[in-house]
Amino acid sequence: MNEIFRDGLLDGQVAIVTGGGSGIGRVTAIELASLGAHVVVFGRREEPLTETCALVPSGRCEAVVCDIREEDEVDAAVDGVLARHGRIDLLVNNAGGQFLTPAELITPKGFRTVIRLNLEGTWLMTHAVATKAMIPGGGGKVVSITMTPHTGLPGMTHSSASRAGIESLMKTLSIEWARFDIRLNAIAPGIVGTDTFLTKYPSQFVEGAAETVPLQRLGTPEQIAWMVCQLASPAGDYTTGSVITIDGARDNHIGAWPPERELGPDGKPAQEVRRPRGR
Ligand SMILES: CCCCCCCCCCC/C=C/C(=O)SCCNC(=O)CCNC(=O)[C@H](O)C(C)(C)COP(=O)(O)OP(=O)(O)OC[C@H]1O[C@@H](n2cnc3c(N)ncnc32)[C@H](O)[C@@H]1OP(=O)(O)O
Ligand SMILES: NC(=O)C1=CN([C@@H]2O[C@H](COP(=O)(O)OP(=O)(O)OC[C@H]3O[C@@H](n4cnc5c(N)ncnc54)[C@H](OP(=O)(O)O)[C@@H]3O)[C@@H](O)[C@H]2O)C=CC1
Repeated sequence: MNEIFRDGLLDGQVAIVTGGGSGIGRVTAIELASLGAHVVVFGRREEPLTETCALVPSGRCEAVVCDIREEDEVDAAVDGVLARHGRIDLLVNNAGGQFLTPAELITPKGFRTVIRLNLEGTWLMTHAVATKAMIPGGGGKVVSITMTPHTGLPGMTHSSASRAGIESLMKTLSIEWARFDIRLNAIAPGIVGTDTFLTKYPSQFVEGAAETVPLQRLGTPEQIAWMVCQLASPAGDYTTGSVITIDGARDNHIGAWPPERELGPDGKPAQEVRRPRGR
C-alpha cells in the first residue's frame, strides 16, 4: 500500500535506481517497488544495496554492484538487467555527491572526481540504458537528480558545474531522443535531511541549513521519491526536458523572508511610504 499513489500504478515496469543503497535512492527504490515496479539498485557497496532490498516487502528488488564511473561495469550491469528482465522502463540517476570546500582549494584531481561521478556517471548510465534497452524497446523514462540553487552552489563549484551539465544533458536528449519516445527530466532538490547530508558536512553548515530555506525546513527523501513516481506513472507521460525544483523555494531566495535587516521599526516587513502623485 502506497501513501500517495494507487496500488499497481507501476505494475510491470523495470526500474534502475543508482545510489539505491542509501538516502534518496533507497526511499525511491522502496516507493517504486511499492507501486509494482521491479527495482534494481546500483551502487559500489553490496551491503547497503542488500539492506534496501530487505526493506522491500514484495521482494521486487535486486542489488547490483556497479561503479557508474566505470564504462565496463556500467555495460555489464545494464546487460545483466536486460538479460534477466528483458526491458528497462525507468532509469533514476541518483548516485552522486561532492565535497564541500572553497574553489581555490579544489585540486585538478578533486574537480575531476566530482565531474566523473556526477556528470560522466550519469552520461554513461543514460547512454547505456538508452542504447541497449530503451531505443530498441520503443521508449522509456530517465530522471536525474541534480541540486539547487541554480544560481550557483558556493563551496561546491565542481558539483555546481556538473549539475548544470546534467540538466543540460536531460534537456538536449529530450529533444534528440523524442523520436525514440524517451522522456528525460531532472529533479533538483534543495537540501534533504538524509543521513549523508546530516553527517558528512561541517556542523555549522548542517545546523544553519534550514534557516537558508524560505519554508524554514529541510526536505525529506519521500518528497523527492514521490515526484520520481509521478514522472514514472502515466501522469508523467508528456513531461520531458523539464527541471522540477523541490526545495522549499530556496532557488528563488536564499533565506526566510523578511530577513531581520529588512524589518521595519514595528517588526513587520519594511514597506515604502507612498508618495503623492507627480513627485
Ligand atoms: C548560503 C549557503 C549557500 C550554500 C550553497 C550550497 C548548498 C548546497 C546544499 C547541499 C545539499 C547537498 C547535499 C548532498 O549532496 S548530500 C549527499 C552527498 N553524498 C555524497 O557526497 C556521496 C558520494 N560522495 C563521495 O563518494 C565522495 O564525497 C566523493 C565525491 C569525493 C567521491 O569519493 P571517491 O572515493 O571517489 O574519492 P576520494 O575520496 O578517493 O577522493 C578523490 C579526490 O577528491 C578530492 N577530495 C575528496 N574529498 C575531499 C575533501 N573532503 N576535501 C578536499 N578534496 C577532496 C581529493 O583530490 C581526492 O584525491 P586524494 O585523496 O588523492 O587527495
Ligand atoms: N541530501 C541532499 O540534501 C541532496 C542530495 N542531492 C543529491 O541527491 C543524490 C542522493 O543524495 P543522498 O541520498 O543525500 O546521498 P547519499 O550519499 O546517501 O547517496 C549517494 C549514493 O550514491 C552511491 N554512489 C556514490 N558514488 C557512486 C558510484 N561511483 N557508483 C555508484 N554509486 C555511487 C552511494 O553508494 P556507494 O557509496 O555504495 O557507491 C550512495 O548510495 C546525490 O546525487 C546528491 O548529491 C541533491 C540535492 C540535495
